[in-house]
Amino acid sequence: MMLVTGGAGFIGSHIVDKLIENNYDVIILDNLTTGNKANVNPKAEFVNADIRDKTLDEKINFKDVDVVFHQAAQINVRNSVENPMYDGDVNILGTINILEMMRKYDIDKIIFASSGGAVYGEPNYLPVDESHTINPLSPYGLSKYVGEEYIKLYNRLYGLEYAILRYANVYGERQDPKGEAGVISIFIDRMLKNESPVIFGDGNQTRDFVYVGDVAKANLMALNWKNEIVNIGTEKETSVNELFNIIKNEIGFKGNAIYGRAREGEVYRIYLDIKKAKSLGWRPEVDLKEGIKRVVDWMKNINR
Ligand SMILES: O=c1ccn([C@@H]2O[C@H](COP(=O)(O)OP(=O)(O)O[C@H]3O[C@H](CO)[C@H](O)[C@H](O)[C@H]3O)[C@@H](O)[C@H]2O)c(=O)[nH]1
Repeated sequence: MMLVTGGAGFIGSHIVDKLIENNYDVIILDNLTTGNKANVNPKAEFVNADIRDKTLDEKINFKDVDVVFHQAAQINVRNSVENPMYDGDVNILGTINILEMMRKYDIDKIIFASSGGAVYGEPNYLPVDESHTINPLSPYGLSKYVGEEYIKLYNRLYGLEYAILRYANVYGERQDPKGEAGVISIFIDRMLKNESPVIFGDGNQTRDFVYVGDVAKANLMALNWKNEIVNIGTEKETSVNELFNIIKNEIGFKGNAIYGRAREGEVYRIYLDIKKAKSLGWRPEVDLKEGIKRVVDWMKNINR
């Protein structure tokens, strides 16, 4: 049995779908704060609870769980700067609570969603590989890294097996444009409504945008990765200005972007070295233009 925390969320729900396609039995744990009931695969068992709940084992039969895909988190970099206590509560204490359940019920393995965009901080060199120094610029980057370190500690203390996936900027269908994170879905949503998106800062900041289907695939492959920390990105750098133009062309939007103030706690340039993932057999398959096209089609359909 596979347990996916955050399985009603954006990335988690894609992992659930792929697991079910591959005939695994799945339990979803999600408290629906940012997750959405509509994303819940009907073939999965759904448990509405919080990862910080100390009585989780009264709600989930952990004895049947073999692997935990831990995707539930506070995911917003900018909100973590505004509210570091909440970020730490969910991302650090929530992760410890999941690890404690795993220890108590002797669960073999955790596959953890970490952040390749946020744990390294402003890169010393590009692309950033997994041995780059850790120097987060936000509570979110730090809380993700602390989660990694707890997992490694549980490996040393109790032999818990892990795969830590440091995601680049993940985008795709089901990313909620109403939150503040997920620039691609936010820009598409606005331009489809014929409204100008807001670019924070000068728009020359860059990110590595990786398609959610490719990320879900990496998670399934990680079932065979033993105690590895792996960047999951594309090794391609795209600025927010470039992104605006790609989406503008795809949609045929006639307006311009509005430029707003830069946000604190953000890195300026980043893209990830993915040699390690490739050596483990994974590579991204959907390029940015194709991925954006898919999100545009999806958003047109849900808004109809
Ligand atoms: O309306 C917007 C929203 C975002 N941006 C800019 O677009 C870039 C990307 O912003 P996102 O919110 O899409 O992504 P972040 O890089 O801030 O964070 C995301 O990617 C990270 C990894 O890089 C984390 O893992 C995090 O969980 C995830 O939300 C940033 O420079 C941001 O300033 C805008 O210009 N306008």
